[in-house]
Amino acid sequence: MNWMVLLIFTQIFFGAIIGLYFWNLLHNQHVQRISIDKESKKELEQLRKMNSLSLSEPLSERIRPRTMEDVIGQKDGILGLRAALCGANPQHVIIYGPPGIGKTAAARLVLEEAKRNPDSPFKSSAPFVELDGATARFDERGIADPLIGSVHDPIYQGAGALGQAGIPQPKEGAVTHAHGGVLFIDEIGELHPIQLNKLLKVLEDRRVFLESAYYSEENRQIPNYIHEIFQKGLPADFRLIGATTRRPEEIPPAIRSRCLEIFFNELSHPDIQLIAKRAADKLNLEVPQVCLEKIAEYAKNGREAVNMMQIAAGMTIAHNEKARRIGLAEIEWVINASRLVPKPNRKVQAKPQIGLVSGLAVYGPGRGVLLEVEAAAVKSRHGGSVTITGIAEEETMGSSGRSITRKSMARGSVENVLTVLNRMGFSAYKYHIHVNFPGGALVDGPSAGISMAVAVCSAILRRKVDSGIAMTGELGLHGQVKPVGGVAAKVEAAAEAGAGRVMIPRENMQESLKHNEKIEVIPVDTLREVLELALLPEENAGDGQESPSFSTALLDRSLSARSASSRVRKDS
Ligand SMILES: Nc1ncnc2c1ncn2[C@@H]1O[C@H](COP(=O)(O)OP(=O)(O)OP(=O)(O)O)[C@@H](O)[C@H]1O
Repeated sequence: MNWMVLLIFTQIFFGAIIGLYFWNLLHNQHVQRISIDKESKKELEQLRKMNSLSLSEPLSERIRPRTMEDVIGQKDGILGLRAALCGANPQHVIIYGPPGIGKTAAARLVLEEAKRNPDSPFKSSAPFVELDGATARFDERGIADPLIGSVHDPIYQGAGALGQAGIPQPKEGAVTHAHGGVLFIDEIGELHPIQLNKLLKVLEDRRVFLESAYYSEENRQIPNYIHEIFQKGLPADFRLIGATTRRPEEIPPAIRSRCLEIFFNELSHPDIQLIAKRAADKLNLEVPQVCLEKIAEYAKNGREAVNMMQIAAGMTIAHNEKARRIGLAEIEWVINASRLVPKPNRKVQAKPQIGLVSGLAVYGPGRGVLLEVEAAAVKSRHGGSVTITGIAEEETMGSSGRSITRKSMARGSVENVLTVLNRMGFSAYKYHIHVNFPGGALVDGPSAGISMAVAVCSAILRRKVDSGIAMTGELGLHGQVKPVGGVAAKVEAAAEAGAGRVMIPRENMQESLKHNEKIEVIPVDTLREVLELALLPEENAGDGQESPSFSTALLDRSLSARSASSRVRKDS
């Protein structure tokens, strides 16, 4: 009997303990729930409060281009974007150009424009997904990849019910979100090389395949949609628009070869003035032309012009709330307060000079610039020498992850030029020749060939160079002018620098250059033609170490010798 009582007592005791345990568990859960609800209510209230508060829209947003026509100074770039994306067969695109010149603005608008074409495969609901290549850094463990997508493996904390059941969960990335539309990757050149390679695979397959060590085809617990994703991939059929401030050669060739490459120009002074004027109009402020010119002198791009105008407007209103006109004093205050330096605005020389030539170069992603070449020549009884100054011999581009080093070939090009001049009878080897590139830019070398030759000839002959003519072209050992890159940008730069004529290699001549209204484009084949056009007649010569008659005779002799030999070659 006693043992029965003991058994019942033990059962009641353990029953009470288990009951207490579960009661405690439920109680804790209840308390936890209440505190989570309380916390959530507090945070939600805070979030609503924050959402209801907003400052005025930044001016840069207010004047953000709303249509393609609002994008200023990028006629060719816009044309290229439209051709690539607004037709029946849209293509991937990379837009090159310096910061703040409208690349993002144009990219954001082009899809809307494409949708208006009834033949376009983009539906009205086609998404535009934007990703910043500089912040979407590569995660080696693949836990989170905002670009390609990732798999949440069940080992990770918080993997939820599926995770607890040992099921890997695929998470879509930007490539899938952009399915059927456009994926815009700003600063695409900053993506990790592995990300770029993965992106290439997606462009190829138009699907994205995810992997997980936790996935098994045999696992019947895994839902069907996850089986389908692992076996057939996620859809990722989109058109890519990449924008970068890097040069084309810094972007992997594999991605470049799949994209149409479009170049946006640095904005000209009138373009920047127009952007600044629009900004002032948005603020309902008058702005005199002199202020716009000042802004254009300092602002390197559209964004800087808008920012300068915004600060100047703030200053104006701070001084006098009713003021409706921005003055030069405010613009100058912005320039001084922001420690801005004026942009180099290289112009051709006003007067012809001996040994000074307006060459042309390209820097950055396709921006042409005037490149002055200076030469001096002093005759020596004991044999000549060559000195080259002002060149950056080597330039490293890109970040430590992916950098390339370019070496200047200027030194070799000068040797080339001297060989040609010696062959033409200029006896360059008898002179101490000094070639200088003021400004210390990286001079590729070959494309400055004819500029260097003209500068050295001018220095030897003491004949002035026509200051209204700019030139670009590689010089062959036999005096032929060979084609070079970036000619359109160089012609543009020559016109901007105030040159009336520009000489380019005949092989670079294009139909569009023939009809350039701003500058006369002259195609040339030989150094002889170049010298005839660039060196001014004798009466303009300065006082020189060689007598004018000597120099004229020498040039004429060498030119006629060249033409005679070329005639012989042609005849034979
Ligand atoms: N060509 C332009 N036409 C009109 N507005 C421009 C132009 N370029 C820049 N802006 C102004 O500057 C702002 C920034 O331009 P945007 O973001 O398009 O430049 P971006 O070339 O993409 O620069 P980043 O490489 O730094 O992203 C725009 O919102 C606009 O107000």
